[in-house]
Amino acid sequence: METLTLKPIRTVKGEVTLPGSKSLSNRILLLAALAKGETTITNLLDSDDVRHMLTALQALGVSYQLSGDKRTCVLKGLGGAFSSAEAQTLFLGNAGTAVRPLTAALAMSEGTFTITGEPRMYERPIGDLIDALRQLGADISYKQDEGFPPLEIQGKPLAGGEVSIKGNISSQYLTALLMVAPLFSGDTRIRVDGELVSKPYIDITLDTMAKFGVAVTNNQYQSFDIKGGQTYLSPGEIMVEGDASSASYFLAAAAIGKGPVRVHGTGSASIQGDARFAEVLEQMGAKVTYSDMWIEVEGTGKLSGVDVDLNHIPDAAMTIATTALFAKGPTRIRNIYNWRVKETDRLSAMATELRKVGATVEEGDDYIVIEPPAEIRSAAIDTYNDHRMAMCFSLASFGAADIVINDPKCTSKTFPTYFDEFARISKA
Ligand SMILES: O=C(O)C1=C[C@@H](OP(=O)(O)O)[C@@H](O)[C@H](O)C1
Ligand SMILES: C=C(OP(=O)(O)O)C(=O)O
Repeated sequence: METLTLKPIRTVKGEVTLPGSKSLSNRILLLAALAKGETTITNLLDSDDVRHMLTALQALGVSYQLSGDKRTCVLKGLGGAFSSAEAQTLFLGNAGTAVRPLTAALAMSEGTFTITGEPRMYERPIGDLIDALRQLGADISYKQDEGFPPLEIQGKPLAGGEVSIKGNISSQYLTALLMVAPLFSGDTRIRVDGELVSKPYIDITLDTMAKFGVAVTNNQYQSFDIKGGQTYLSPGEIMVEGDASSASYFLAAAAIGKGPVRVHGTGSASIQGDARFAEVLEQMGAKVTYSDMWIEVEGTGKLSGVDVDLNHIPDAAMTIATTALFAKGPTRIRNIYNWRVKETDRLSAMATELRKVGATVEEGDDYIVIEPPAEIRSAAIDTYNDHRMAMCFSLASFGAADIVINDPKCTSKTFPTYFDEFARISKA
């Protein structure tokens, strides 16, 4: 296994141009494929999750041209659902933003489709989405375990109607249903059954749909009304915002290690919920400045532990867990049950690895409490094939000890060049 040794660093300073948002890249690619007209997508993310979406779209008959740096994509839309005379097997890695929306899109496309992925994807639930699609008449079966991929889909046009969907495990199920509902022949009312987690991701979905010409009536996130028989229309050109989750590591580094660090590509005008991550750093004691499309953080030398509900920013919330190593007093992060069903069981992984560097950690069913150690201990950090575990633990190198990151290349899921960027702004 490859490892990366991070030598102790004292400060970070500089500017970072963020790679494109994973959430926006995969939504825009799918809607551009379903839309009428040609779309030029700029600042597309070049990473594993986006590559899986691109490869799947190509197999489904969508033609596009990628620039040499893979960050510009000119894509010819189909002007409606997919259709495939031959049975297709699509391998989608561990990309939730590809598996969930494509499952919904293929359920209402003509053809026979099999969705496969990495072993971890077969442990990540999808039953709530399948239950909702079946209410609408979709024909989907589980090839292994009930409620999990791999899936077999006998696609066919769907008529829409009334449907309820659970939102307490992942917002991606609702996102998937919302994105395909305009293509149903009739109108659809989606009712959210119980709690809805990760709510800001629904705003990303609705905003992206609006950019492709489709309006949804949002009844306070409890139900959504979508007119049937619509066609998405290409906006012509569309730029992907910088990834606000990826920004969190640099901003937290500035809060710990003085800074200032300015990230470009996300800011107060951003549609991504994770742009609000900096508010938590501010609450911990850092100084934060925003423009529409950049965020700058400066450390004040005083970080305090916080007690926060971070259900709205589950990905960036992980960055608070390692920032907490450098705060005074304990940090409690609450309402994060779904960390357990992401790239790994992140509550368990985070607790285990934080203890290795000396923290005292309480792992609850849906929360974590981190008491910082007097001194960070040198450790080899296991990353569980989870890009965010690797990126979060780069922050542990602000202690006085070497930190070894096992399998650092797992950042390729969303940020292949992360450790180069982190080294570029770091000073011993
Ligand atoms: O819709 C999206 O783009 C995402 C939604 C979130 O998932 P959940 O809704 O499962 O929390 C987030 O963790 C994931 O990285 C991306
Ligand atoms: C949960 C994540 O990914 P996915 O889109 O696969 O759910 C993530 O990027 O942290």
